[in-house]
Amino acid sequence: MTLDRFYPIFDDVRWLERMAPLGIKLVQLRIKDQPEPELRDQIAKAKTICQNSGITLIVNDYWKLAMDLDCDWIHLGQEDLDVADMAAIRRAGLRIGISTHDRDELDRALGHDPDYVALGPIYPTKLKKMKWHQQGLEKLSEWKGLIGDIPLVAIGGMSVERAPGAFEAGADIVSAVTDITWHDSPEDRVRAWLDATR
Ligand SMILES: Cc1ncc(COP(=O)(O)OP(=O)(O)O)c(N)n1
Ligand SMILES: Cc1nc(C(=O)O)sc1CCOP(=O)(O)O
Ligand SMILES: [Mg+2]
Repeated sequence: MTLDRFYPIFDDVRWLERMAPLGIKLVQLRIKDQPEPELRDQIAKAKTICQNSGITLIVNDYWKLAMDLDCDWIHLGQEDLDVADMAAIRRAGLRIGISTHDRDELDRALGHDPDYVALGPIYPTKLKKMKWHQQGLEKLSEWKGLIGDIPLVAIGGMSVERAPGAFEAGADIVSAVTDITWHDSPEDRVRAWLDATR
């Protein structure tokens, strides 16, 4: 299965309700700080929307809920890997994307046979505080050389204008949050992303 080259990330299913009709084909639901019933409700709604629109849904962090709700994909960071039951996740048939930021993290990720590897932040990100300032495009090329055919996701400070450089450097997929959600017209921005990546 080939993942779409445009990978928007939203923090609430209401974003997905708005953006699904525009034609996105891949999305991550990255909800933070919500009680479990709310998480469960949002993931279930996202699953229905994605099924009806032919969108691949990737659930961030909540691997148990993703398993319970029979989702297909999860995204895990290094701290998530510390607590995730990888054997159970694989038994459930879930596909997995893993975040990486340095060589040790990449080696650890590759040990889990990931379905994609994310490298970030490629550019400075305003979304969250991170110990890495910016990795740069050269590191994307280095990562692509190391992971070969495993899809490589570029994340962190990505924009429509920066996407071509990331693809040229070796990314297969480009992911973005604030370039869309903080834009004056998020719908227009998603349309621009779709034009730039199709
Ligand atoms: C595509 C993608 N790449 C990286 C991340 C970050 O995951 P993580 O390090 O676990 O941090 P949180 O997003 O959970 O704060 C991601 N979510 N998606
Ligand atoms: C959630 C996340 N993870 C990152 C990583 O490097 O692992 S960067 C990032 C934030 C992405 O948001 P924006 O597109 O607004 O910069
Ligand atoms: Mg996480």
